Amino acid sequence: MSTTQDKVTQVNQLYDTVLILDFGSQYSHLITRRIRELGVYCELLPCTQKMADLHFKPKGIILSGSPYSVYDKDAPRVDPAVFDAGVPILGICYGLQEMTTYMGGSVIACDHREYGHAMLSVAKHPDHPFIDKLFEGLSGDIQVWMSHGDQVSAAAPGFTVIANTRTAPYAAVAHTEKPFFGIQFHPEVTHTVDGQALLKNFVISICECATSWSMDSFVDKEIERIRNIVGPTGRVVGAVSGGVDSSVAAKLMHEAIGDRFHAILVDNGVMRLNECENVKKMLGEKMGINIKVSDAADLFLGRLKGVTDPERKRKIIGNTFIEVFEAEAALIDKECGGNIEYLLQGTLYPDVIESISFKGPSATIKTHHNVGGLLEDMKLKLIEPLRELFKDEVRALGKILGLDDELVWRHPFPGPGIAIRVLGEVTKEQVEIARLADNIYIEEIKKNGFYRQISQAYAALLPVKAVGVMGDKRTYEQVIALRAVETKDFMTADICSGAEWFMCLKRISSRIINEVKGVNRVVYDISSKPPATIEWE
Ligand SMILES: Nc1ncnc2c1ncn2[C@@H]1O[C@H](COP(=O)(O)OP(=O)(O)OP(=O)(O)O)[C@@H](O)[C@H]1O
Ligand SMILES: O=c1[nH]c(=O)c2[nH+]cn([C@@H]3O[C@H](COP(=O)(O)O)[C@@H](O)[C@H]3O)c2[nH]1
Ligand SMILES: NC(=O)CC[C@H](N)C(=O)O
Ligand SMILES: [Mg+2]
Repeated sequence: MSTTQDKVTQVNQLYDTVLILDFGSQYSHLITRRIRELGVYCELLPCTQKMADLHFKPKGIILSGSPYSVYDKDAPRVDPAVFDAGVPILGICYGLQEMTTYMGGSVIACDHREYGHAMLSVAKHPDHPFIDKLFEGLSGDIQVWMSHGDQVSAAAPGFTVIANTRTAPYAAVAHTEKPFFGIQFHPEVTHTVDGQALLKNFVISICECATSWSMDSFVDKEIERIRNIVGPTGRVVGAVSGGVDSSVAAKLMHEAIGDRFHAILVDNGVMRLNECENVKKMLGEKMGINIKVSDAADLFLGRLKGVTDPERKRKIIGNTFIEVFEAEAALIDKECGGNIEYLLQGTLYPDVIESISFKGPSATIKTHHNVGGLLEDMKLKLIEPLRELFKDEVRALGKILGLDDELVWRHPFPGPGIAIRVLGEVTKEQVEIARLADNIYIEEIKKNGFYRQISQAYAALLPVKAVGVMGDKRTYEQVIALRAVETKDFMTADICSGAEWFMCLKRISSRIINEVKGVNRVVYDISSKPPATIEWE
C-alpha cells in the first residue's frame, strides 16, 4: 500500500541512514536498536529489497544473520547491486557467509555448532590502516558471542583476515581495496562485550554517519513533514485512548496543524476510574487538543451482555469501537464541510517490523491495528508519525513535547480495557468492582514509588466466590487477582517480587478488602509469561 508519505520527504532522506537488510535472524531488530542508540538513524528492510527500488541512498549497509545456511536450496540471496552501491558493507554471521559466497570464497558446515562465548584475537594491518578501523580502540583478546553452525573455509579474493578465534580462522575479514567487512560473531547482543564499540566504529568512523538522530531534531523535522503532507487546509481525525502512543502522536499532530486535528476518545464503559474525564482534561484543557469524548458505554455493555468467551468479548469491542469511531468521524467531517482527508494512527516501528517478513512483503502481513478496518470504507489516508520509532523513543519524544511525566510513563492499557479483566460476564456492577480495586492498587503503587519500575500492573476480578470473616460475620464474596510484571517488550515477562513489594501488596490487599464492596480476598498472580500471558483473557 502506498501512503501519502511517498509524496513527501521521508525520514531516511533527512538523516544519514544505515540500511540493515534482514535475512531473518532473531537479532536483526537489535542491530537497529544499537545503531539508533549511537544517534544514527537506520532502517531494517527485508533482504528481498532491491537497491534499484530504494528511495534513499544509505551511508552504509549491514547484512544480518539468518537461520538459513548459504548452501540451502532456498537460502535468501543478497541483491548483487548492494556491492555496487559504493558504500561500506558489514556482514554479520550469515551476512559474512553470504558476502563470502557471492564474492567467490567458500563456506562449509562446522564439525560442531558454536553457540556462546569465544575469545577473539585481532590482527593489525599497518599497510591497510582503513581495515583496522573496525577494531579501532579494541585491543588484546575480545570476548565475543557466536551462534553458528557454518563458517568461512576460504576467504573471497581480495579479502584478508582481521581477527580469528581458536576454532574460526575467518572470524572477521575485510577487503583490502573496498570498504567491505564481515564478522562471524554478533556485535548486537550484549554478550559481545565491545559490540557497541565495534558498531560505532563501523557506522561513524567507516560509514562517516553524522550522529544527528535524536528526538530533539526529530520533532521539528516531523512537524514540518506533517504540514507538507496535510497541506494548508487538510484535516485529520484520530482515535486517542490516553495511552502514551496515541497521546504523543496527537500532540505532534496538534503542534503541526492545531485545531485542524480532531481527536476522538471512545468511552466504551470499560475504561478505568475517571479515565475519560482525566484524558479529556489532560489532552483537551492542558494540551489544547481538539478532543471529543463519545459516550458509548451503554452500547458496549449492552452488546457484551451474556458474553463470557474472551475472544468474543474482544471482537465485539473491536467492531463496536470501529462503528462508533466511524460515526463520530463522519459527524466531524460533516461539520467541517467534508474536509477530512487523513486518519492519524500511533503505529510504532515494532509493529512495522513484525509486519514485514525477511522473505519479502508478500510472505506475512499482520493486521496489527484495531482501527485498520476503517480504511476501506472511509477512504481516509493514513498518517503515522511514530512509524519509525521504538517505544522508548516515543517516550523521549513525549518528554520533549512537554507531556506530563504521568502520561509519558503510563503503563500500557489494552483497548478492550476492563472487559478482559472481569473474567466471565461483563456487567456494570462487575466492572465497577474491578475498577475500584484497580484504582486503589495503582494509587498505592504510585504512592510507594513502585510505578516506574513496574512495566504493567492491574487488578482483575475473578468469577468465583470465597468464604471470609469480617466483623465476626461470615462473608461469601468475590476474589481480586493483582498482576504486576516487569518486561522490556511485553513478549516475555517476569512477575515483580521482593520483600518491600510484598509488604506493599499486603497493605493493598487490606485496603481493597476494606474499601471495595463485594471482595473478601486478594491473590497475587505469580505466573510469568510464557506460559501465562500478561492479561488474564
Ligand atoms: N477508548 C479508546 N478511544 C479511542 N481510541 C482508542 C481507545 N482505545 C484504544 N484506542 C486506539 O487504539 C490504539 C491502540 O491502543 P494501544 O493501547 O495499543 O495504544 P495506546 O493506548 O496509544 O498506548 P499504550 O500502548 O501505551 O496503551 C490507540 O493508539 C488508539 O488509537
Ligand atoms: O491495545 C491492546 N489491545 C488488545 O486487545 C490487547 N491485548 C493485550 N494487550 C496488551 O498487550 C501486552 C501483552 O499482553 P498479553 O501478554 O496478555 O498478550 C500487554 O501490555 C497487554 O495489556 C492489548 N493491547
Ligand atoms: N546466526 C547466523 O547468522 C547463522 C548463520 C548460519 N545459519 C550458520 O549456522 O552459520
Ligand atoms: Mg492503550
